[in-house]
Amino acid sequence: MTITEKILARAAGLDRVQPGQFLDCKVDQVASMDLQGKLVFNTLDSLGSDALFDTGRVAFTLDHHSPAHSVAIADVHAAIRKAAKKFEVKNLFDVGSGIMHVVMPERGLVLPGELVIMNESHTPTGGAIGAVVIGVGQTDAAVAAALGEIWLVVPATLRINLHGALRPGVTTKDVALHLMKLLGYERRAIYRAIEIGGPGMAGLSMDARFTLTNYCSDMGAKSAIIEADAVTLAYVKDRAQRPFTPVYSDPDCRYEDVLDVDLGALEPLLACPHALDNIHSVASQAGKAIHEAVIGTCTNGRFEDIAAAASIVQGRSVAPGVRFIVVPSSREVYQRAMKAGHLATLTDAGALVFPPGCGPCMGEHSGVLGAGEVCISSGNRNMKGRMGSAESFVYLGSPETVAASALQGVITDPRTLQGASKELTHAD
Ligand SMILES: CC(C)[C@H](C(=O)O)[C@@H](O)C(=O)O
Ligand code: SF4
Repeated sequence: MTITEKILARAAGLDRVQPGQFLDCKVDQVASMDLQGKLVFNTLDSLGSDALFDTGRVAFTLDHHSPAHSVAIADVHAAIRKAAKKFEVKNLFDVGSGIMHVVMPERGLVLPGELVIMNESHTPTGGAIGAVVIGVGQTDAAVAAALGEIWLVVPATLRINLHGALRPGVTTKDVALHLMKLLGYERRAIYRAIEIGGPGMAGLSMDARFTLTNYCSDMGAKSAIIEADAVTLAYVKDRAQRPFTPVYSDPDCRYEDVLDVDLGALEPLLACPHALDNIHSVASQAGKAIHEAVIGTCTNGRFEDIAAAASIVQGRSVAPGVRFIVVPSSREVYQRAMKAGHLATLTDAGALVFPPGCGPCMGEHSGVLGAGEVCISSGNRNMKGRMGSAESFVYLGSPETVAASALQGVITDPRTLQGASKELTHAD
């Protein structure tokens, strides 16, 4: 069996499972957030459920609209706080804590070998820990929160082998964009478990790995997973909230599909308006004027992303007429970036640093785009109107590409910035 099949078999109490099989699984953790969280509590009420299966294993984050930007949202947050108290939720990550997909692994609530259910589409992100982490709607999330169980169909596994090493100025965001181009939006990866590994994985940090798994959801995958190795175990060592057992694919397991990627052959890429799989090289788009540049989101708002942006910005200024918005993805990320001096470097250059959370990713606050405006973001979605006006344009790239573009006021390949080569440390 693959790692995904083994984790699901264990969760279902079976020795063997195979793709297509329906299972009733016991979950190790459930999480929901913001508006969805309120719907989970509403669903619990409508089911007549007045207790969680385990008050320590159902978490909530207030991240999408954080802090509240309207009376309606403030009321939603208040309702969640009240319900969390009633249900004795032990982990309510309130405004300022950060994005669910970043906070849950950081707080040791997603661990190798586990089955975790979360209530947002980018849930596969947590699979970088070596867990099966699956996104569901509020009804499934509510039932899982009440009963500690969920039904699932075992997905077939698509294996991606990474070879070689990234060149300076190229990051796992560029790998994710390359995979998006290969796999296509909602085609080859639909309802697949994407298992990413190979010799190229060893050189990648946890921050870099989370970017890879994050992107798999928008390829249509059910889950994404990276087997735990020394890098993973060092990350979870002082965070784990409970014992865990890492799981690995059997050497003779069956993959439905295998894809090989030569990391050394990749260049900085962009998803261009208005589709996630409209992928082009940054070089081919260079020179297009931008109005806003965003570093943040559950894709690329982690410490190394902010550090990479700061190292590019060092001593330079944001171009006139550009809003450069930086949104650390969690309080831990914010504090590390602050203590390392990166936030000072960025604000000295003219950047705005916002509180941890989703920021302007969904186009509702903290940098909404007007008609005709162009944004380059380190996020993961660029559909028409995603970040504001239906007449605005969103390009998605690596933090390095976003930072270089913010400085130049036009889309810029980070490798072309004067003196950039010694500063492009992200891929090291
Ligand atoms: C609000 C939420 C349901 C949504 C999602 O699940 O994708 C959001 O996080 C997004 O990125 O568009
Ligand atoms: S950062 Fe963006 S993509 Fe991620 S959970 Fe928040 S709104 Fe969704």
